[in-house]
Amino acid sequence: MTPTTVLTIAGSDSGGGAGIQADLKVFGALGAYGTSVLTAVTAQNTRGVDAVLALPPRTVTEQLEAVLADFAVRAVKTGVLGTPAVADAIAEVAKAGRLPHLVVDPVLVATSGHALGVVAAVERLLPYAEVATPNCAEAAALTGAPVTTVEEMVAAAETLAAAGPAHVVVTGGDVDADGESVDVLAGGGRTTLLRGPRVATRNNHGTGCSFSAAVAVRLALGDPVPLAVDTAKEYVARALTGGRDWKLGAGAGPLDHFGWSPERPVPSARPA
Ligand SMILES: Nc1ncnc2c1ncn2[C@@H]1O[C@H](COP(=O)(O)OP(=O)(O)OP(=O)(O)O)[C@@H](O)[C@H]1O
Ligand SMILES: Cc1ncc(CO)c(N)n1
Repeated sequence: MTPTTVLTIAGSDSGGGAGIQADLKVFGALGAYGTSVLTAVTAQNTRGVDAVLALPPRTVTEQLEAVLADFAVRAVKTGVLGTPAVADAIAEVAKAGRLPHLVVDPVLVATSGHALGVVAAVERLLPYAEVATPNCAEAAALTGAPVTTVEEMVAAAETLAAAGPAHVVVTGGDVDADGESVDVLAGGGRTTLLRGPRVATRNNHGTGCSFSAAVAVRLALGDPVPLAVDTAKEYVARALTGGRDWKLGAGAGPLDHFGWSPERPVPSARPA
C-alpha cells in the first residue's frame, strides 16, 4: 500500500495549532501522506501572533520544485502566502497545471487581529483554485461588501465563485446562526448551505486551516467537491468537540486533530 500524497504551501505556526503544523496533522489523521512548502515563519501561540517573517520567493519555489519532482502530489492546499511575489511564483506553477485539486485558503488576518496576508497576493492565486475557503472577514475583504449574516455569506460566495475559483466555501465559524454553524458552498451554478451544530468552545485555533486541509485530502482521495466539503466540515466539528475542554495554552487552544478524546458526540454536517 502506498499512501496518497497531499501538499500544503503555508506558514509555520510555532504553537502548532494552525498553519503547516495543523495541515500535516489533518493529512495524517485523514490518511494522506503530507508534504510541505513553507512560505513564512510566525512566532505565534494560542494568544496571538508576535512576528511574521516571509520567505523569499526563490526559497518557496525551490521547495515546491523539490516536492513536485519526487512525489505524485494528488492535491494541494495553500494558506499564508507571505507576499504577492510568492503568490505570483505559486500561480505560475498552478497555471502550468502542476497543482492538482488546488484548495486556496485566503488567509488574511489571524483571529487575534494580526495581519498574515494581503488581498493582492491572494487574488493572484484564486483563479486557479478548485475550491477557495474564505471565512467571513476574508470574504468581506475580497468582495468589498460586509459578510456577517448567512444571506451575506450566500451573496459573497456567489460573487467570488463568478470571478475565478470553480467553487467557493464561505465558512461561518464567526457567525452564530441560531446555535448552528453554517457554511455556504457556491459553484457550478449551485449554492448549498452546510449546517452543523455549533460547538461551544474557546479552543478554535486553526479551524480554517484544518477545514481547507481536510477538503484537499478528500479531493485527493477522489471525492467530488460537495462531498469533500461536507466531510471536512464534519471532521472539524469532531476535532472541535474533542478538544473542547483542553488546556493547551492560555488563549484559543488547538483542536483534537487525531480524535484522542474518549467522548466525542459526533455532530453531523448535512446539506440543506
Ligand atoms: N464553534 C464551531 N462549531 C462548529 N463548527 C465550527 C465552529 N467554528 C468553526 N467551525 C467550522 O470550522 C470550519 C472553519 O471555519 P472558520 O470560519 O472558523 O474558519 P477560520 O475563521 O478561517 O478559522 P481560523 O482563522 O481560526 O483558522 C467551518 O466548517 C466552520 O463551520
Ligand atoms: C501560520 C498560520 N497560518 C494560518 C493561520 C490562520 O488561522 C494562522 N493563525 N497561522
